[in-house]
Amino acid sequence: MRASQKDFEDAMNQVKLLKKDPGNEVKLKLYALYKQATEGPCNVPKPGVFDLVNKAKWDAWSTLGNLPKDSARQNYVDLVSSLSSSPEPSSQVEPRADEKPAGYETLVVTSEDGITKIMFNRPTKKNAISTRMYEEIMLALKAASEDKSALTVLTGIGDYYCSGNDLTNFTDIPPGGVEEKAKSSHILLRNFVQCFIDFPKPLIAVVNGPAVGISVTLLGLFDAVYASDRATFHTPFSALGQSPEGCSSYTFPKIMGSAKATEMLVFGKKLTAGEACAQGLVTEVFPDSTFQREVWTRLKAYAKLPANTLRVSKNIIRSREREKLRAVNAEECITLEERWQSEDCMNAIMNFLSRKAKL
Ligand SMILES: CCCCC/C=C/C(=O)SCCNC(=O)CCNC(=O)[C@H](O)C(C)(C)COP(=O)(O)OP(=O)(O)OC[C@H]1O[C@@H](n2cnc3c(N)ncnc32)[C@H](O)[C@@H]1OP(=O)(O)O
Repeated sequence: MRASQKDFEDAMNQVKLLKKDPGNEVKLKLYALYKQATEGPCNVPKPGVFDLVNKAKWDAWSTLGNLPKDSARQNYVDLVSSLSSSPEPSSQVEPRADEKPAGYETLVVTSEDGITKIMFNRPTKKNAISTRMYEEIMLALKAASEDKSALTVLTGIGDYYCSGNDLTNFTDIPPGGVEEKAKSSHILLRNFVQCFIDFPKPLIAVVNGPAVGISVTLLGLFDAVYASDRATFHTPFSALGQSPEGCSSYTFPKIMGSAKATEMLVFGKKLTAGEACAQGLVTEVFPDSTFQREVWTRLKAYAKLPANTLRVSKNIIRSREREKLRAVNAEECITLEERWQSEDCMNAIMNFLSRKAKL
């Protein structure tokens, strides 16, 4: 039986009572179905490329094409009902007794076999790191640092490991203008990188596909990096009018020597997984066909080692460098705050957005 007008109105009221924010993608879907059910197909003019919120709403509504009003109403009611019956709509994994309920919008976090796995979960955006995702990664790392697991792993859902900073973060300009945005981004970045510098247990990257920007630079702060042979490593900072972060201005020359670090960080040379391994950034490369099986078998074995001892040994290695890394992080963020206000950077962001909008 088709949903009635009353079912539709009840569902609209239920949305207001949801205990958890269902996340932007679901909210856009709800918006689109509501508009389709009440007004029919989208025939209003497309908002401008920099009017990001209204453009996203318009895109979501238009993708419904000629879906009949009563089907849209039914889909809306079904979607709301699935949200109301699911206590953790954004988490794909049942939390175990020793986990705090996560409720992340941009991550999936699991904890089993002594391993806390933090998975980037924006596959349609190649796991680009939105402002919310920076915040959630910091929260997830804090929780992982306090839980009982021996190891913490970061990996990506979908075909990418991570495409770096979400370049649309720069379009959300506050009333204080670009200067205020650059200042707040400086603070966000410094705090974010600090979480990696200070993380107290072995931190492993399972690089399942291409990695870009900050997701590459941070690898210098991990304790081991396992990569699929499909992965690539790219830091196109100069093309973006930006400068190295994630302590890479210090860790990369130390890991691979200054000439190789310059090729990556200054000239933006993209490395294959094999090249990144030869240069010491990656611990080991596996064929993509056996990557997941081989890596998780190995990590499960490592996670059986005594967790406290792993912490102690990691700490003694990191303690030699911690103060230096903090100072490098602070300096890189000061330089970036200035870069973000430069013409080179603004032009690069505009170019990305224009390409995205196919202008
Ligand atoms: C506040 C702290 C700042 C920290 C400083 C950090 C700096 C960095 O990380 S610099 C590196 C920034 N990243 C990039 O420059 C990558 C930009 N993206 C790309 O070049 C490409 O999207 C790609 C090579 C990653 C993938 O290309 P392709 O396979 O052709 O896929 P699409 O381009 O169609 O991507 C699908 C979808 O995802 C969106 N997207 C991908 N990456 C980003 C990103 N970094 N920021 C924002 N959006 C991204 C892309 O725009 C597509 O979106 P739709 O058009 O809406 O489908």
